[in-house]
Amino acid sequence: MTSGSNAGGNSGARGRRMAHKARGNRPARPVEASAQSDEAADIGVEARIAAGLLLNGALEKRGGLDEALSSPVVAALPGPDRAFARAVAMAALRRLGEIDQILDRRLQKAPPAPVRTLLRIALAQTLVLETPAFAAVSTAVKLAERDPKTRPYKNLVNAVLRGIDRDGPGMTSPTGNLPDWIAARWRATYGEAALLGLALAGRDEPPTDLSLKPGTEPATLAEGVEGSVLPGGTVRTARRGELAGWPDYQAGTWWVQDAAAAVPARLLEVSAGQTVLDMCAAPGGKTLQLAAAGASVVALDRSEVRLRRLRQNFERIGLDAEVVAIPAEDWDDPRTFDAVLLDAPCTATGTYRRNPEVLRATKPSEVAKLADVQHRLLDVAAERVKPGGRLVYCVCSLEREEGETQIIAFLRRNPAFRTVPADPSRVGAPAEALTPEGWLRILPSMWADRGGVDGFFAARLERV
Ligand SMILES: C[S@@+](CC[C@H](N)C(=O)[O-])C[C@H]1O[C@@H](n2cnc3c(N)ncnc32)[C@H](O)[C@@H]1O
Repeated sequence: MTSGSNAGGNSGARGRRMAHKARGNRPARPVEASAQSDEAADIGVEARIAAGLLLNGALEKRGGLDEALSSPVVAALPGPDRAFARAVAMAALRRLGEIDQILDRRLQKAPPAPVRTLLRIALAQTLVLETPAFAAVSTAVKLAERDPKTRPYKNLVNAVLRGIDRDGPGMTSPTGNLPDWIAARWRATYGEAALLGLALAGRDEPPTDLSLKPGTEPATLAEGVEGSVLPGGTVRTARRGELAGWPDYQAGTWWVQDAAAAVPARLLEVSAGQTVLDMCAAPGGKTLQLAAAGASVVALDRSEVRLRRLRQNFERIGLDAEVVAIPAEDWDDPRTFDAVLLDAPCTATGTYRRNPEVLRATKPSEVAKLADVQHRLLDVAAERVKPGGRLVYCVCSLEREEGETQIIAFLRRNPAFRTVPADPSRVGAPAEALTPEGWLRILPSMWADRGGVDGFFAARLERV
């Protein structure tokens, strides 16, 4: 399907603005001749090199972005330059398909990979981050000059980028931003129209969502961060930058958690004094919700490193939980619980708004591999539920094998359990997320007018 790169919601308006700018609202200027452009370019050359490293790291493998972030070239940059490099790489990842469509129309044959990287980085700046074209082009040409592999292509880089600036980017298809195998899967699962919505949901950096400790007034915090209150009480803001400088950060009255990620713990409906097992707890966003509701929480996770973040979060927020670093299946403890939350390890394909690298990092074979792990953990979770107790299973994946299919198979294996249908309005989920079975299938394209949500599947079960 082909549609304007400008289609859809806020991102569309922004895209239109950028495309218009790129077409040259202002008089054409000799790109390399301006003193101003030279200065801008000098400041940013190292940051742009870092952006290329981050982009390629993310495209290479799972964890590649983190590896590149801690590489000497990136780590040595001053904080603002590192943040800029990251923002450029993220913008390029979010719109990679569209950027390549624009480039491929200009290129008679595929350029060497380092040249394509330069071009991708430059377009991410001009088309997404609104960097003036003269600065982005000038830096790209300087970068091309620095490396013997790209030097022969210096004039090509200049001509391609100036041509796009002069003529505009042209029409692009946002679904091209999704890897082919993901697009094919989501088309088969959710349909063609939904696929476009899913692609549009990933084009721009999402807002930041905050979950609140009970006793904190959402409207007051929303005013402090110039945000709004979503159904369910999550505060949403377009604010960026160091969280430590945000209102009441030190007071520990809120933590960052996507609005959809806050739904599963609400679905568990725990009350003060109840015992709860959070089986895959780190870094602890949902554990905080459960503890904040007054429950007595045991938090398990196999990763000690991730649990360190959970402990830091609990300290800042001033809450308490029993924390055990162990694979849940090895936990040799006789206790059963009023409620169990299984936020299972998954492909995380629903989180591509915030982590665009996830779609590139996930390989098709991982879906089946993780489905096996989820199957096993669900059976372990079931054994921990008291008679009459509740079990919420959730994953931030859009793959049916990790969501609906797991619960269908689990209910067949465990006749002692049944679904307790969710009420989206009680748990702050979009109404259209409710499935005929009473589960929640939250898609990133939902609440598009509010800035979208992460993709989640959640089901509430009860041991009868
Ligand atoms: C989706 S994340 C959990 C996110 C967390 N619930 C939150 O809201 O912040 C999945 C977690 O499962 C953990 N994990 C994976 N296999 C596990 C196992 N067998 N037992 C316990 N934890 C496991 C991972 O270390 C990871 O932290």
